[in-house]
Amino acid sequence: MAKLTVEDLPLEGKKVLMRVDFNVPIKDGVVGDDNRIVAALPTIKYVIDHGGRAILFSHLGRIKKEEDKPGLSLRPVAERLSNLLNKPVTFVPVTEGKQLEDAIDNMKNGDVLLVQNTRYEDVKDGEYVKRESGNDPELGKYWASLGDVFVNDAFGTAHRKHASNVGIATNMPGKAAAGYLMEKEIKFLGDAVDNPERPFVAILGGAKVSDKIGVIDNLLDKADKIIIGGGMAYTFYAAKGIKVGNSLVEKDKIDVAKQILDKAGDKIVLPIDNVVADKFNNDADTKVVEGDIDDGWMALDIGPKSVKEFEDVLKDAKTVVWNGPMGVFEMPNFAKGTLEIGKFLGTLTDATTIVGGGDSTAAVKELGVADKLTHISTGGGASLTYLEGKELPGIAAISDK
Ligand SMILES: Nc1ncnc2c1ncn2[C@@H]1O[C@H](COP(=O)(O)OP(=O)(O)O)[C@@H](O)[C@H]1O
Ligand SMILES: O=C(OP(=O)(O)O)[C@H](O)COP(=O)(O)O
Repeated sequence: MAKLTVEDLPLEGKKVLMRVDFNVPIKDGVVGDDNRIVAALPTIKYVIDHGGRAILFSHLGRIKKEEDKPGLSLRPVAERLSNLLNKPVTFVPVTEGKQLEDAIDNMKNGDVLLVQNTRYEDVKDGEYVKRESGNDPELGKYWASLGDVFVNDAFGTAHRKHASNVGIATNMPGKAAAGYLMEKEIKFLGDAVDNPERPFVAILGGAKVSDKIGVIDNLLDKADKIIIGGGMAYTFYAAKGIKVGNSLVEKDKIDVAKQILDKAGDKIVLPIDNVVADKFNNDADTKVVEGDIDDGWMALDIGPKSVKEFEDVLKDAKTVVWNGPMGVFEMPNFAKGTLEIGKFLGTLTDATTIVGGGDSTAAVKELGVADKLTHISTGGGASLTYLEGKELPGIAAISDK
C-alpha cells in the first residue's frame, strides 16, 4: 500500500487519534448489528497492545437539530465496544473542551476512550452549522491537536470529507495512517476491480439508477458481465422498448441507459421474468410475467427464470461483486430473488465473492451464508464510490509512505 499504515507509526505512550465507523443501528439504546464495531477491533487491539492510548472518533446518524442529539449518543456503542474488548472504555459525552481534554490527559498506555458522536458538532446553539460534515478547518485542527498520531480505519465514511477524517489527517502530515480494516477493504475491492480473476461478474441492484450509472459505466470496462436486477432493471427495460407498466423507472435516465446498452453489447444481463404486483404492498396480488409488464402492474422482484439465468452467468465466475437487492427485499413476498442470489453466491467457494451495501449484506446474513463469502464490505456508499473509480477523500488524505 502506498499509504502509511498503523504499523508504520510510533505507538508506545502515544495519544493515538483513531477515526472508526461506528455508525451502527441503535434501537432503544441498544446496538443492533455490531459488524462495524467488530471490524474495527483488530486495529484498536493492535494500537493498545503496542502501548498506544486509543482515542476513538465516529459519527452516528445525521444531526440537523438539537433534538436529534439525545437519540444519537455513542454511549451504547462504548458499552458494546467494552464488552467486545473485554476491558473498560471511557465514554466522553462531549466533542470538545476541558472535559474531553482532561479525560485524554488521564489516559494510561493501553487505555481506550470514545469521544461523543462527531456530528454533535453539526449543530451549535440550535443552528445547523455542519462543522463536522462540512469539514470546518478549525475543528479538524482542534481535534488533531489532541493527539500525537492519527489512524483512519473508517472505510464506511471514506467517501465523506469530514473534519474527523480528512480534517484531522490534513493537520497531521506524515502521521496519518490507514488501519487494518481500511487496508483490507481497499485490498479486496481494489484487487476485484483492478486485477480480477476472470470471469469477473458484477451484480447491481437496488432502486437508484442515477446513483449507480457511474458504477455501471466504470465496470463496463472491467467486468465480463454485469447483472442488473432490482428496481434499476426497469429503466433498462424502458431503454430497450420493453413495457414496464407501473414499475419504477427513472425517465430522465432512459437515454443514458440506452447509451450504456449500446456500449455494453452482451455484457449486461437483465431479468427475463419478474414477479409483478398490482400495488406496492406485501399483500398485493402477484403473478410472474416474462418480458412486457402490463399497465396496472409493477415489477417488485425478479422471477424464477431470471434467478436461473443469473445463476448460469455466475456459476463459472471467479470474481463476483454484489451491491443492491434484486427486489423489494423488505417485503417477504418480494425477497425471494435476493435470497436466492445470496444463497447461490454462498456456493461459489472457488470464487472471490464480495458484498457491499446494507440490503445485500442483510440478505447474506439472514441466509447464514455471510461466512462463506470472501469479503463483506463495511461501506455501502464508500464501496460504490470506489467501484465507480472515484477517489475517496478519507483515503486520499492519509499520508503517503
Ligand atoms: N423492483 C423494485 N421496485 C421498487 N423498489 C425496489 C425494487 N427492487 C429493489 N427496490 C428497493 O431498492 C432499495 C435499495 O436501493 P438502493 O438504495 O439503490 O440500494 P442500496 O441500499 O443497496 O444502496 C430497497 O429499499 C428496495 O426495496
Ligand atoms: O453508513 C454509512 O453509509 P452507507 O450506509 O452508505 O454505508 C456511513 O457511515 C456514512 O454515513 P452517512 O451516509 O450518514 O454520511
